[in-house]
Amino acid sequence: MALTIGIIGLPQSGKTTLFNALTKSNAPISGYATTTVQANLAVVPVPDPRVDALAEIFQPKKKTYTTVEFVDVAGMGQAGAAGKDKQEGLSPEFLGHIRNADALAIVLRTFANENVPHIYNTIDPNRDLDSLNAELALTDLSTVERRIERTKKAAKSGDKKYLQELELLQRLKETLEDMQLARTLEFSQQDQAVLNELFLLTMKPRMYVLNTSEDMLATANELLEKIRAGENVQIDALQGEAKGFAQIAQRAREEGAEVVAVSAKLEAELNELPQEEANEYLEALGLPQLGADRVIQVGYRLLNLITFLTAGEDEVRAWTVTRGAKAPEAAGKIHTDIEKGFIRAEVTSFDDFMACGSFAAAAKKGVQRLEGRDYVIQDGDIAHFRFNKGK
Ligand SMILES: Nc1ncnc2c1ncn2[C@@H]1O[C@H](COP(=O)(O)OP(=O)(O)OP(=O)(O)O)[C@@H](O)[C@H]1O
Ligand SMILES: [Mg+2]
Repeated sequence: MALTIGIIGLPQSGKTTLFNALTKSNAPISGYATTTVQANLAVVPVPDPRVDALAEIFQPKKKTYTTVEFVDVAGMGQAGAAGKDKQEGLSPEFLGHIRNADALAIVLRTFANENVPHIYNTIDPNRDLDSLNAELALTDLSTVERRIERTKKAAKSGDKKYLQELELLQRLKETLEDMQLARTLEFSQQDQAVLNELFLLTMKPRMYVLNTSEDMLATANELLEKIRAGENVQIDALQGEAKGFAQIAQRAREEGAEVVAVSAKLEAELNELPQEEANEYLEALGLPQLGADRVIQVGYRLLNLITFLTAGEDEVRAWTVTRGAKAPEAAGKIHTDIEKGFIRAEVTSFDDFMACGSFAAAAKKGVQRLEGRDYVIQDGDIAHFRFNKGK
């Protein structure tokens, strides 16, 4: 089962265009809010240069990447735009899709396009993010308030567990009332159990996707890189789209969130071209990699997953495990029999393998390790499992 990343944002910020760029599909878009009524869902492969490099060496019959699922939903801010009472938070259909997402990709429009109206009339991603956060916080607030009612009743018995829960809920309530994200708080392990039941939207790991004008993508990448590296950027001296990039990058840095720039329209269009032509076009724009691929890779990282690899002449394949998983659990991803009969794992890190060029050379050089049941799988491990078939 693939984990899911929910694509959210204001109406007409380019969510469906991004979805199409990510999934190389063709969901309908338009310049009218709101085009997306039914959610679009797709499972997409996670680009992984390690799989490509191993496939060059092994020339396998098959090459398999890990996957993530993206879900594209209607624009937020509808309640406000339709003149309804905004205090309610988000609609139930919308919530149904987004509550179950494991992480959020928040699309922020920076692109200029006079054919596409903006619900607030001007381009200002920083304001848009405040507005989205407020809507998410309000939705969480009503979840927390409902839970407080329930817990108060239960706490009457004097049970310590419920008193502690109430304390947590109060803390959440205050934070959300200030329009702050629940994820800015610190939680104990006990809190975690309650949080797991609440599915708060402002707890979800998040990335910001700046949807840029075509000719501003290179500028965006440069600025994001500088701010990520902690260089001093005079944000107030910047103008137009560039200012928006820097503001969001700065926020992301402070929050420990991820940020990626993509020109969704351009990339959705590039998908229509043959690979080679698309690559030439990217090169001409001075772009090393598709923004959509970065969105997928960063999204995968948000999910706290790591990748281990198996390599041979039949197949080179990337597999997903949660961070901290031990060798038998990883083996179980391949087949439950391999987990049941687990004996040992032969493990070579991707970098060591590439330095040696073959398993034989890796073994000779002593970088191929034999690991037991307690070994914690590392990202980029190339593993071969020995197991007892009879068990
Ligand atoms: N980077 C961009 N540059 C210029 N125009 C863009 C860009 N990205 C998207 N657009 C245009 O913006 C319009 C809205 O895009 P899209 O339908 O993807 O938005 P949406 O967020 O899914 O909207 P909705 O909330 O209505 O579902 C489309 O006309 C699309 O071509
Ligand atoms: Mg849409």
